[in-house]
Parts: sequence; C-alpha cells; structure tokens
Amino acid sequence: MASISGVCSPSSTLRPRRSLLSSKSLRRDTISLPIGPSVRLRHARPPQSIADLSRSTDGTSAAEAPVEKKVGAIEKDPINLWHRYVDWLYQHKELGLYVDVSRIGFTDEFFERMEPLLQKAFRAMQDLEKGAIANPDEGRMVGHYWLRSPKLAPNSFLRLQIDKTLDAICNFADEIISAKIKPPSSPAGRFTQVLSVGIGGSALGPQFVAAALAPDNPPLKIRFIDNTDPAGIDHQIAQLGPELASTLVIVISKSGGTPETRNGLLEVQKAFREAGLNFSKQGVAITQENSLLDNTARIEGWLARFPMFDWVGGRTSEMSAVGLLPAALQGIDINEMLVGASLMDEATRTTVVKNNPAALLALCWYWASDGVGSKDMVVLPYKDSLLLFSRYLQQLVMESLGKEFDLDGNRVNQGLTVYGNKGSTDQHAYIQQLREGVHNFFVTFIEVLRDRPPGHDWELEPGVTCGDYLFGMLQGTRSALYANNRESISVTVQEVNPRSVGALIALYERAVGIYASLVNINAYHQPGVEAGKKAAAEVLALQKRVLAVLNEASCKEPVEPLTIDEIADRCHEPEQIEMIYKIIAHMAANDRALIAEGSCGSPRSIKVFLGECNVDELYV
Ligand SMILES: O=P(O)(O)OC[C@H]1O[C@H](O)[C@H](O)[C@@H](O)[C@@H]1O
Repeated sequence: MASISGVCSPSSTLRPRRSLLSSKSLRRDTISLPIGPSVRLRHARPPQSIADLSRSTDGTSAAEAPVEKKVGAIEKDPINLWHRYVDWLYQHKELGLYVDVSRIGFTDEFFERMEPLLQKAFRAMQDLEKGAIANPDEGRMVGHYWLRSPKLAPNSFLRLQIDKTLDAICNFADEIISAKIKPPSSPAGRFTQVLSVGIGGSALGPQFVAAALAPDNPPLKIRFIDNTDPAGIDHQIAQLGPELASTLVIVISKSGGTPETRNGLLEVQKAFREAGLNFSKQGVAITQENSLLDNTARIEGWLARFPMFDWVGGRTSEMSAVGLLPAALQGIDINEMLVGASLMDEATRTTVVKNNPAALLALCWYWASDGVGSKDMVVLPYKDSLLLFSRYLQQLVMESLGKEFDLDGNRVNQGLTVYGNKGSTDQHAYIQQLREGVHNFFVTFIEVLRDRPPGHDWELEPGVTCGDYLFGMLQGTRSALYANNRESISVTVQEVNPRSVGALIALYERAVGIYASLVNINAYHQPGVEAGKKAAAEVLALQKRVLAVLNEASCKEPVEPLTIDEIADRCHEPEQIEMIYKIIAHMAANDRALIAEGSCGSPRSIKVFLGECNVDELYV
C-alpha cells in the first residue's frame, strides 16, 4: 500500500526555505533600449469612453493616428532584442522560473507612467494581505495568500483554521490511501477511485492539477462530474462500473447550493442506491460551514467534511481543501505545491516592478490590451500535462476582470479574454490565423525546459530528440509571430512538478490582483454570473407552470390540445412565448409524456397535450 509520507507532511513543516537570492541580488543592471521615435505613449489609466480610446495621448484622433500603432514599438534588430531580453528577463532562482517580457513592445515612457499605478496596486495588495475588505461589494476579506503562509493570516483564529484543515486533509488522505478507512462493500478492500462533483472554481483547479501532476499510477484515480449534463454524468458513472463500490465521492461547493453540483450529487446518490451501496460511507463534502451541502452531509452522516472559508473565492481555492484533498488522494505532494505558491507569493510582494513577475505580467497585459481588454490572451503551454492551464486561467482571469463597473461605479466593461490549448498541437489548428489573420491577441508561451525524466531520452535523428522538436516549435512560433508584430510573453519553468505548478497558480493569482488594481475594478466578486443563474431558475419555474397548464387541459374530457400561443396565454406569460416553445420542444425530445402534434419547423402549427394527466399533480 502506498504511504502518504512525502506526499503531505504536517503543516508545521510548511516553511519554504528562504530564497538564496536576496531581492537586492535579483536586481539587474539596466541597459536602456533604443526604441523607435514613432512610439506613442499608452494611456496610464483605462480610457473611460470610446472617445477617450480613439484619442491618442498627443491629442490626435484615431483617424489621424496610424492604424497599426504598435509597429514603432516592435524592436526588430536582433542585438537590440537580445539586450531587451537580458535587461527585462525575470528569474526566480529557487523556483527555476523565468518570465520574459521582451517580446511585448512597451516603452520606457510607458513603464515610467505605470509606475505610480503599480505602486498603488502594491499598496492595495498589502492591505488585502493584512485582511482589508478587498471585496467591498460582498464585504469580504480575500485570503487565499494566507493558505500557503498561515502566519500571515490577520488573526490567530484564521491561522488555526488553516493549520487544522491542512492537518485534517493530510490525515484523511493518509488513512484513505493506506486503507485504514475502507469502503464498506468493495472487494478491493480499499478506495481506488475519486469522483469529484463540483463546477467552476470547485472543479477547474483540481482538474488542472490532476492533469498536470497525477502520477501514471496514482493511489486513487480521479474523474470529474462538472456539469448538469445527464449524458456526461451517466458516462462518468458507467466508466466507474463495479468500481463505484470503491469510489470516494467528493462533493465540492463553496456555497453548497450550486444547482449543477446538487444535481450531480443526486444522480450519483441514485447510482449508489441502484447498486445497493451506502453513499454516506463513501461521501465527502468540501463546503462552507452550515451550507445546505454541509448540513446534508452532517445529517446523512457522510464519511468526512472539510471546510471552505468565506474569505477564499472559488477561483482562488486550489490551495484550500478544494484543491489539496483531491491532489493528496492522487499522491501529489501538496506540501510542495504550497511551498511553490508561498515562494512565488514572497517574490510577488516586492514593490520593485522589474523584480516582480506578477507586476510584469500585469504591465504587459495592460500594454498589450490597452488596459481595456482590446486584445485577447492566448495561452500556449508547450507541454501536454499543462493542457488545462488555459481553461483554469480562463475562470481566474475572466471572472475576476470581466466587470461592468469599476470601483467608483463608472461603467467600464472591463475584461481580458483568455483561450488556448497547447503547442505544438495548436500549430496545426489556429496558429495560421494568429500569424497572419486578425491581430486581436497576444500570446503567453509556457515553456517547460525538462522534456522527460532523466535517463529516458534518445535521439530520434542524429543530434535531435523528440523534445528538441517541441522546443523548436515553440521558439519558431514565437519568432514567426514576432516577425509579424504579434507580441508574446514567455513563462519558463524547469519541469512540471508540484512546486512549479503551485508557483504558476500563485503567479497568475497575483497578476490578476495587480491588474485589477491598475484598471480599478473589484476582482473578487462575480455579479454577472448571478444574472444567468437567476434566468435559468426562471426558465425552470416557467416549465412548471407550462406543465400545470397542460395538465389541466389534458385532464379535460375530451383532452384539449393547446397551441403555443394558448399555453403562453394561460401561463399569463405572452412575452415568454419563444421560451415556452423551447421548453415544449425540449420536453418532447425527452419522452416526457408530452405529445406535440404538428411540425417542429413551424412552431405556430404545434398542438400539445400530455399523454397522461394527473388530477392530483401539483407542478407549481
Ligand atoms: O463552489 P460553488 O459555490 O459551487 O460555486 C461554483 C462556481 O459557481 C459560480 O458560478 C461562480 O461564478 C464561480 O466563481 C464558482 O466557482
């Protein structure tokens, strides 16, 4: 039986070694770069209006300005570029992590102009880390940085909560892996699978980390239900087959009331009942204390419950129980993930912009997207195991930055679009457009220096390995894009391991926080998501009314088939007629005892009644 030692050690050992490199020695000599005279200064604040956007800083309007404003900023001389590369290269020696911003064409003037805004962002970040209400709309502290440095938590109660939870995660994972805790009726005599049920921030981190770090033969294999798609859920359960008996089901929801997650849980519980298994002996909840999920788990006597803290947002929860428990169960060294994140946190606290990799990223995002998200960020990891990084970043960046209003209540419609899969695979898909097509993006390359574990490499042609090809493809794409004025950032790590993954997560969490300050928005709420949820609930409420109306008409003697107009009328929802048609079409496609006569192609011709009426049925 695999032991957990080395995977997860007690929280008291979570003390990252001090960087060998002091912040002073991280400082590089400055080589000033010759930048073309035609360079224009960028806005040092996000433009508030289209008029503002269309005016360049020298007072000329967009119509007078050159269409391709950046051409002047793109340095093409190879020796100057090399100087720029050396001058701006950020290196974290202990983490073996580099950030290269040389292929983003920001100017010295822009840098100087951003400096005060960045200093303001650093101060905001310091306040946040000290426990300020950094999420004013929700009146919440923002404490994900404390998870990897509990000593920084603003009070001893929070510190204790973090330490206690980490210890509990380690002990539980240890007992599951070592089969001290067994499933009640599995021939395997131990848990072999994890089924994680959760969505958004309660899924994306664990999915990314599993893909990046799970060993080939983990102590427990993981699979995910992250949607309310019945076919997707059936597929996951079918894939488990008889192993359902040895599956640990972890239900993750900060709020404990997310409908998709609740549905996933109900579907899994049904599968357990049908297999004659006792769900409560195999169920684990990760949620806020006293949430609906927490109460359900407590009342039903589930195997274990772990807390989600009010001051940790879903999209920054990877280093909480949300990410750490699934990781530990797969034999991933969660202590190393925390150390990597903590080291990166330390590095990104410096107020020297050039030495702060998160500030450099935020600066580049601002430059490349004009501080208004005018260009998309394409994230291209050249490593299969990092495939899900862009999907993870999509939520972290877009849910944090995509906001209608700034902190002063001005309508700004901010954001930064993120997409990407992996290189070199994408080279055979959409890189064509990046190189030559619409110029609406900048790229972030994620480079991993170590191709494969030592001792496994071989030359598939004289002097060249398979990994050399991957390297060549990355460098070639970077050069080819740059030659066509397409800007890029490169983030390099030595290898994909728990420490570097922890560091990457921390790097982007901080970059998002800093960028949010630069553009003056609240990065820690998501008011827009509520609108979709509310509308979805209204659709389901309308469906119940439609059913009630149909039931009444179908109970008549003779049955009274109704047109869509009549149903809308009787629901007192004439304006919802299109939605009512969609509800009918969806139910008809799913054998819901509903008979629709007429042609689906001409909605007005349809007449609907229920195959069975139920005089006692209450749909509303
Ligand atoms: O963890 P939960 O409360 O179930 O929330 C899951 C997700 O739901 C929402 O839609 C939020 O926008 C996300 O930020 C969150 O991660």
